[in-house]
Amino acid sequence: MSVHAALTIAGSDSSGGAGIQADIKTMITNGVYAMSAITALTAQNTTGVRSVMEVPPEFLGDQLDAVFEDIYPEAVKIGMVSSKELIQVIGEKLRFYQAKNVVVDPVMVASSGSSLMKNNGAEMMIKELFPLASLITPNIPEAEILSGCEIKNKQDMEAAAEKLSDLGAEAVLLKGGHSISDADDLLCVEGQKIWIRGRRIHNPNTHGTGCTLSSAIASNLAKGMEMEEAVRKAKEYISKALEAGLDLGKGSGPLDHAFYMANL
Ligand SMILES: Nc1ncnc2c1ncn2[C@@H]1O[C@H](COP(=O)(O)OP(=O)(O)O)[C@@H](O)[C@H]1O
Ligand SMILES: Cc1ncc(COP(=O)(O)OP(=O)(O)O)c(N)n1
Repeated sequence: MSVHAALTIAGSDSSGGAGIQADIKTMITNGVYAMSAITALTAQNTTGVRSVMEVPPEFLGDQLDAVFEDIYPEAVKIGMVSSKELIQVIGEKLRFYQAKNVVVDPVMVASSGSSLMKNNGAEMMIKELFPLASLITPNIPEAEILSGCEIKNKQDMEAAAEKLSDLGAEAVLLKGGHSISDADDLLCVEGQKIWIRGRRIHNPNTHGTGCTLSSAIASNLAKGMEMEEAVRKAKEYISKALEAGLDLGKGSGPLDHAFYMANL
């Protein structure tokens, strides 16, 4: 049996709903072997982020060397990277190891409102990581910052996605979770704009949706899917994990990655 491996480079979420923990759960349930390089520890739960402790950049570099020199990942997902120095190390290492299928989720602010990226991080991310990316997956507030466009409707999403397509990544997925209507995401790939439709699910527990979606896409790319199929399958996964209706914690709770077990 062939085993496909994927790597997540992201922050740890002590409550297990987002970050490294969400990524690993997603990769396992999507059938790939999961590895991690941790950029920061966060003390957070479903109500918010209390504090953040970044790892030293050299140590992030050591983690990446240890992974790439031994089990070469077929896809890499990048999530929370809070400082320019950490972004720089990731850029250097991914170029050195010629990483493939790189999915960059440009995490800036948690849904609870806490900042997860320091000043100028966005500029550095555009310069260092977007040119290495097979896909970037901003949500609407992140896309507004990165494109400079205000997004109020689907036409605005299309205009912003066009601008984001010029920032160096091979493809862009502008996520519609923060829109007021349906949860439709817009994929721009190979000069095409493809709407990935999604019914809005009335579940207030959406902690970690972005992490989960990007990890599911990375898993699908690791398994050899083309970009559109990888995104469509990941969208199905996130919809099922939301529909399962897990309700944990006092705030916006985590998704149910064990939904498929209900039918076993
Ligand atoms: N209430 C919802 N119903 C259905 N899909 C949702 C809902 N909220 C988010 N999503 C989906 O989850 C994924 C992550 O989107 P989003 O919440 O915008 O990202 P982030 O977590 O980075 O803010 C997208 O595919 C989005 O359409
Ligand atoms: C450690 C860590 N990384 C990322 C996030 C943000 O997660 P995201 O999937 O974008 O979802 P929300 O929690 O913002 O809905 C995080 N909170 N912590």
